[in-house]
Amino acid sequence: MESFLKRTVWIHTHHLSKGDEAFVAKLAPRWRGPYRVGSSWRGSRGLLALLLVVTCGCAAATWLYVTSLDSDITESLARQREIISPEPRVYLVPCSEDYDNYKRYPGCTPQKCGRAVTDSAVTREEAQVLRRLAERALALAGSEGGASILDLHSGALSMGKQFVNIYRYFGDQIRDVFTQEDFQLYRDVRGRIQAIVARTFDLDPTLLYLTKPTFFSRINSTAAKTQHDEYWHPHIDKVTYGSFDYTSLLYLSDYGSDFTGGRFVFMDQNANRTVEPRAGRVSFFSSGSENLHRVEKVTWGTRYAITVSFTCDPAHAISDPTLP
Ligand SMILES: O=C(O)CCC(=O)C(=O)O
Ligand SMILES: [Fe+2]
Repeated sequence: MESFLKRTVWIHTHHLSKGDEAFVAKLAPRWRGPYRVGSSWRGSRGLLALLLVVTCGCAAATWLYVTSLDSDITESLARQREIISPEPRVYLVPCSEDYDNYKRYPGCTPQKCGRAVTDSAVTREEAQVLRRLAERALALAGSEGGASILDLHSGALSMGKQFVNIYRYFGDQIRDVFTQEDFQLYRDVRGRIQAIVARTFDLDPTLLYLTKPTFFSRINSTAAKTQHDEYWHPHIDKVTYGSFDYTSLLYLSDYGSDFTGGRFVFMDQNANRTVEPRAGRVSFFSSGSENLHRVEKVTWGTRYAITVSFTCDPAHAISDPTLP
């Protein structure tokens, strides 16, 4: 009895008197049962440990499976934290047949297609100056929904559910918002982007022209009020805008710290390939269906960018904006 008690209920009974021990010994097995931790504990402990190992193993296997599946469908072409410099990171894809439906311009019409990203064409300081310009102009109006635009070429500025012409609407007051230096920077940056697009896709830079729409965008997580606010739909720029042959995007804010969501996504058949916006980052690509894309919905914060578009068709060329 003594040894039985010692083995089974020692923890609970080592303070028991002889009489108590006898009482415990007389307990019906069902009541004694729970006290028999000592003898069955070793067995249950083993079982528990086994269960734990199996559970952890299953969880790890599931996690590995899900992440491997995920990386199959989404991969990053450029993370916000990396600096792609001095050469652009180029990712070539075969050209679609879209360009066959348009007049061909040798030395410009895409023969080499794909995407590229560079952080060395525009500095972060320049991006900040351009972002402030966009902030000032869009503070004058802006869309009721989550996506506003400012087009310095046509003067279009989102206001409520529609657009106004910033130059007409604000007249001379616009000179309090923009300076000659702002416009000079915009032209400089556009020229640098054009040169890098031409170099990357083996084009004659003089045969590539700026086209419309070329505009600033400001996106936040406010719900869309009109179709103009629905920036997230997958699209092909050549189909949407016709004149585009090369699209470039200059980002003016940082994914992850200025906003969340809002990554650019190339929607390839076998994978989604994202570009994470970074202030000063230029992402550019041939505009046909080889580059079907979308922008993820912005979930928090404000995302600023400039869409700078190029055409090979001189009839669709536009000139740089000037301060009236
Ligand atoms: O802002 C972006 O990242 C992309 C915008 C876009 O797809 C477009 O302007 O056509
Ligand atoms: Fe687009």
